[in-house]
Amino acid sequence: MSAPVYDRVALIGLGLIASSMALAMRERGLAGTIAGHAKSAETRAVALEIGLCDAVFDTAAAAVQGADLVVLAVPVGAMAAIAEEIGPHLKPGACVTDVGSVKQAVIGAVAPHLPEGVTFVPGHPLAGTEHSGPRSGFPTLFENRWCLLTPTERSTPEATARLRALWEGMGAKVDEMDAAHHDLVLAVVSHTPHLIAYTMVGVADHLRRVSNSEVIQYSASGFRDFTRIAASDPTMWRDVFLTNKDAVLDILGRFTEELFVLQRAIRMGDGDMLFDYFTRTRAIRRGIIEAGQDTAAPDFGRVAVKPAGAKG
Ligand SMILES: NC(=O)c1ccc[n+]([C@@H]2O[C@H](COP(=O)([O-])OP(=O)(O)OC[C@H]3O[C@@H](n4cnc5c(N)ncnc54)[C@H](O)[C@@H]3O)[C@@H](O)[C@H]2O)c1
Ligand SMILES: O=C(O)C(=O)C[C@]1(C(=O)O)C=C[C@@H](O)C=C1
Repeated sequence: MSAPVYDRVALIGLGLIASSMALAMRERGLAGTIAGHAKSAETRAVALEIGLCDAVFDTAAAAVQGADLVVLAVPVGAMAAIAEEIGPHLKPGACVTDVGSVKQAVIGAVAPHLPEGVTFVPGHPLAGTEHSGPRSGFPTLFENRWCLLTPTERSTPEATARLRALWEGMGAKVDEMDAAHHDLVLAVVSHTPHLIAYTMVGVADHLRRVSNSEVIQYSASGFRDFTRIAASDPTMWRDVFLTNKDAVLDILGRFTEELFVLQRAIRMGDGDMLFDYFTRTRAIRRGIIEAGQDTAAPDFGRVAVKPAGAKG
């Protein structure tokens, strides 16, 4: 058991990420008390029943009263309305953070609503599953996974260090980066891959000559991985694509160009090209495993992409 990092934590949204945080904080003694709010009465009842929170509240404004740390764990598109609601009720000196998958849009949505004297340290744990809701959490979700913090001018070094201690206490490895770079990196390693998985499962669904039962029966493990990813929460992912539009469209453009190159090689029977290409991609996977990163994010320093709009 560690000493609590915060006396009172308020979790707004009680789904996969918040419930995993609640369980991890409880197991490791990182929070004195945990208050919670979710918009559905059923979710609030489950959170109390399974002991995620010490108290649940019908409104976010009530949940944040007296909290030292407020964690916004709702879909990215819901952050602005929540921030507007809680702003006037935050304790002076409190820290607000979030776990949203996109950072620039969340900063733009939340920061304007926070009063003077309240710090804001945006965050994003690179850990999740295709499941959602208060029963889907587990206390080891963040172990040995990255959590990225993207401090803003509303973050103080003390508030950032304290939040880092909380994530490290939950077993995560913490890194800090600029929000725009975060959004570009995540477009490469998470957002565009999800879109490709959604598309591939959609293609299978549309292919009338291959029945749904065949898709289910003969799913090889590669396609099965796609169906797992494509089962992720529709609200969460709609919001990710709408709010990280520029970076996703940049990476998607590069992806389609690359796909045409491979398509042409197949059409032309260019086996050497395909072999060389697959040899390079295999080396990338092996590099990730050798670096001990197979359960976590790639080395961000090696992401060879340029910001949206840059040449090349
Ligand atoms: N699922 C993942 O793999 C993953 C990983 C890292 C970060 N995230 C991010 O974490 C956040 C939460 O994702 P999750 O997977 O825990 O989602 P989830 O669907 O499991 O939970 C979301 C919770 O927010 C509540 N909610 C939704 N709109 C609300 C509103 N307007 N007011 C109050 N409560 C509201 C829901 O009732 C639910 O309790 C998202 O921003 C997501 O981008 C998700
Ligand atoms: O493992 C999964 O199911 C996930 O999709 C988790 C995943 C990811 O892409 O790695 C999804 C979204 C997040 O914002 C962070 C993590």
